[in-house]
Amino acid sequence: MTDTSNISDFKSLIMNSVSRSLNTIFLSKASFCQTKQRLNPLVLSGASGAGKGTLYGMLKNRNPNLFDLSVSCTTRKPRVGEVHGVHYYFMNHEEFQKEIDQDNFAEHCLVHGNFYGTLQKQVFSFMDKGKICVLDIDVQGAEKVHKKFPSWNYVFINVPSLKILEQRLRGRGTETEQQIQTRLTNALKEIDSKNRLGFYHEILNDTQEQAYNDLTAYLKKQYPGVPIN
Ligand SMILES: Nc1ncnc2c1ncn2[C@@H]1O[C@H](COP(=O)(O)OP(=O)(O)OP(=O)(O)O)[C@@H](O)[C@H]1O
Repeated sequence: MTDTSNISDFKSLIMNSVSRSLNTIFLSKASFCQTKQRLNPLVLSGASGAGKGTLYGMLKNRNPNLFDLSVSCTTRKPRVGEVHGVHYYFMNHEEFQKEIDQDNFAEHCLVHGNFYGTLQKQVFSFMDKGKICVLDIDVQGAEKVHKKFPSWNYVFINVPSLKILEQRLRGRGTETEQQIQTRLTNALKEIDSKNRLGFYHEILNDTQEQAYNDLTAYLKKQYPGVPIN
């Protein structure tokens, strides 16, 4: 009798201690998850040369642990110096098609025979880490993303004039004359589409510091309680 009762005491001691340990694990996991706030991604659009990369660079420099740029997938071949996972995720057509079939892209498009797209799981993995994922995509791409995720934040970087855009493109020195002309024509289309869609918050990139201040003022409203420098 005494033996059996000792065994049962021992069993309940073990069970209580296991249950306490499990509670501690679950509770600490729950409080850990609560501290990781999921922040909506930021979609940046604007004409080529409007300053998206410049403003993202400033955000990243001043808030290195908060912002991260989403890396797109593409079926085009890597150019010299391009690194898989840094510049793009390079895929073959079959791999890309499989992701399309499984509805895994936030947006994707076909340009000159090559696919480009943003994988949802990549964006979600940044969100799980408490980061603001930045998508640098054109207005057509943003329109598709907006259909799926209307609560994300959409910012259009605009320029004071086409003349200034042209000066900036020329100053950057990365485009041929033909490419500059194509970008200027496309800029008008981007601005037209942005006006038609109406879901963008617009930032005028006149001087860099003023544009940065306007952008962060908007972001502070969209992400209350998140320190943004
Ligand atoms: N406020 C500004 N005043 C003057 N020059 C600027 C300003 N903002 C950006 N620039 C310059 O304009 C050029 C284009 O900017 P940037 O490369 O950031 O454009 P982008 O929108 O990222 O273009 P793309 O879509 O082609 O990558 C760069 O040389 C950049 O240094």
